[in-house]
Amino acid sequence: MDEVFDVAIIGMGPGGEVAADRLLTGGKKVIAFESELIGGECAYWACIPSKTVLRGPEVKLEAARTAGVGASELNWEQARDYRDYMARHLDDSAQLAGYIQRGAQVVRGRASITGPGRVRANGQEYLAHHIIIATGTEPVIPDFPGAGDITAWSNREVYTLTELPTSVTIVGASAVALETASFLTGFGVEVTLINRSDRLLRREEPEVSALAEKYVRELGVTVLAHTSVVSGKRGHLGESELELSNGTSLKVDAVIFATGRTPRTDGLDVARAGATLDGQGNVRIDEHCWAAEGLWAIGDVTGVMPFTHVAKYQGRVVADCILGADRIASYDGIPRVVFANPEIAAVGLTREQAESRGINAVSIHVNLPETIARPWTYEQEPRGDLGILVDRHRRVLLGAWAVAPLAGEWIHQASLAIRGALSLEILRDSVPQFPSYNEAYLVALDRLGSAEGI
Ligand SMILES: Cc1cc2nc3c(=O)[nH]c(=O)nc-3n(C[C@H](O)[C@H](O)[C@H](O)COP(=O)(O)OP(=O)(O)OC[C@H]3O[C@@H](n4cnc5c(N)ncnc54)[C@H](O)[C@@H]3O)c2cc1C
Ligand SMILES: NC(=O)c1ccc[n+]([C@@H]2O[C@H](COP(=O)([O-])OP(=O)(O)OC[C@H]3O[C@@H](n4cnc5c(N)ncnc54)[C@H](O)[C@@H]3O)[C@@H](O)[C@H]2O)c1
Repeated sequence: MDEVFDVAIIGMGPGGEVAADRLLTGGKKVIAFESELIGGECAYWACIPSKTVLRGPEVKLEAARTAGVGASELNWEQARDYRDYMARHLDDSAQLAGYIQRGAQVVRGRASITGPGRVRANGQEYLAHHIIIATGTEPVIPDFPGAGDITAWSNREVYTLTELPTSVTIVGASAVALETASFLTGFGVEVTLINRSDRLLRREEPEVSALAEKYVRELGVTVLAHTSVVSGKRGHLGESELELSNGTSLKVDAVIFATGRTPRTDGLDVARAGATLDGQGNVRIDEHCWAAEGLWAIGDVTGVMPFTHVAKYQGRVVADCILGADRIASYDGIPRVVFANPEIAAVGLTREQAESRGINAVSIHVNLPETIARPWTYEQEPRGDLGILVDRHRRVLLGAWAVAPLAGEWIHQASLAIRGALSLEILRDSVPQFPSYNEAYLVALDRLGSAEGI
C-alpha cells in the first residue's frame, strides 16, 4: 500500500518552513517539496541579503550624523562576503539534513497537485491527508520594445552581485526600489529611480511618500516622477540605454526591475484539489488559511500581505489548525517596514482606507525633534516624524506611521495597540522609557486630544 503522509508542504520558504517545524514538533509525518532552496526567496535573494548589505551604509550615515564620530569607510568586498555567509552561499544542505534528521521526507523538485491529497514531483505521486501550498511569488518584469537587449536585473541579480555597477536605473517606487536604491547609492553607485506615478510608496499616507522621497534624494538618488520606460537598446560600449516617457534618455550599466511580484501557481494545478485563484492568481483562502478540503495556503501565494512575518504567521495558524486547534488569522496591526534610511514603518489603516470603510477617523502628525529628546541624543542632525490615526467613536488606534531611525522597532507599540484594540485611556496611561522614540506616541495622543477633544 502507498505510504500516506499527514501533511505535504509545497514550497519551503519562510511560510513552509515554519509550518513544517511546528507540524514536526507536533508529531506529524511531513513530506516537503522544494524546487530550489529550502529557505525560499527571503533567505537567499530578498530579506536576508538585502538587510545585510543595507547595514553598512546605514552605519556610515549614522556615524556622519553623530557628534564625535569620525568618518567611516565602506568595504564592498567585506560586506559582500558577509552577505554571502548570511545567504548560506546559496547552499541549503544543512537545512535539508536538519529536516531529514527530524524525520521529514524532503523531495527536491517542482511539485504539482494531481487531486485531493495527491502531489506529484519528479514523476512520482505522493499521498497526504493535508496539502499546504507555500510557493511564494516571482518578480514581474515589464515588457517594452528592446527589453530583451538591455541588462535587466530582478532582486536575484541585485542581491547576489559580486562587483558593483557604476550606474543603475531602478524601475518601481515601492519597498524593493527604495531599499535597493538605499543600498546601492550607499556603496557609491549612481542611482536613478523611475516612478510611473506621482509619489513613492503609493499605498501609504501621502506624508510618508513625501518623507521617503526627501530622504532618498538626500542619499543622492535621482527620482523621476510620472516617468516610464518607452524602449531600451544596447549601447556601443555595452551599456543599457533607456528612452523615457519624459523625452529624455539614460545610459546605465543595468536596469533593475522593482515592479512587483506575481504568485507562483503556474503548473501547480490547485483546482485539482478544489482550490480557486482570484483575479491576480492568488490562492483564495478563508480566515483559517483553508483553501479546500484538506488543502491550505500560506504566504505570498495567498496575496494577503506579502511579507515574511505574515508567511510565518500563516504557517503557525495552519499548523495549529492541522494539529487540532480552531485558529483564525487576524491581520490587524501587522507592521510594514521599508528599511530605507531612516526606516519607514507603517501599521493598520491609512486615512483613505478608514474613510472608505465609513469610519470617523482623526489623525495627527508630529515632528519628533520638535517634541521629544531621543532624536537629539541619537543624532546631531535629528530626524523623525510620526503620524497616528484614531477612531473617534471607538477611541482606539486605527493606524500609525513613522519615518525615523529605528522606526521598524518602535512601530510595534502601535501594532500591539491596534491588535489589542487598546483604548486611548490605556495608551495615554502607559509609560514609555525616557528618552526613547516611543515617547512620541504620548505626544501625538495628547496633541490629538487637544485638537480634536478626544
Ligand atoms: C528584495 C526583497 C526584499 C524583501 N525584504 C523583506 C523584508 O525585509 N521583510 C519581509 O517581511 N519581507 C520581505 N520581502 C518579502 C518576502 O521575501 C516574502 O514575503 C517571503 O519570502 C514570502 O515567503 P513564502 O514562504 O510565501 O514564499 P517564498 O519565500 O517565495 O518561498 C516559496 C518557496 O516555494 C518554492 N516553490 C515554488 N513553487 C514550487 C513548486 N511547484 N514545487 C516546489 N517548490 C516550489 C520556491 O522555490 C521557494 O523556495 C522581500 C522581498 C523582496 C523581493
Ligand atoms: N522590508 C520589507 O518588508 C520588504 C522589502 C522589499 C520587498 N518587500 C515585499 O516584496 C514585494 C515586492 O516589492 P516591490 O517593491 O517589487 O513591489 P510592489 O508591488 O510593492 O511595488 C511595485 C512598484 O513597481 C511599480 N510598477 C509596477 N509595474 C510597473 C511598470 N510596468 N512600470 C513601471 N513601474 C511599475 C509600481 O507602481 C510600484 O511602485 C512586496 O510585496 C513587498 O511588500 C518587503
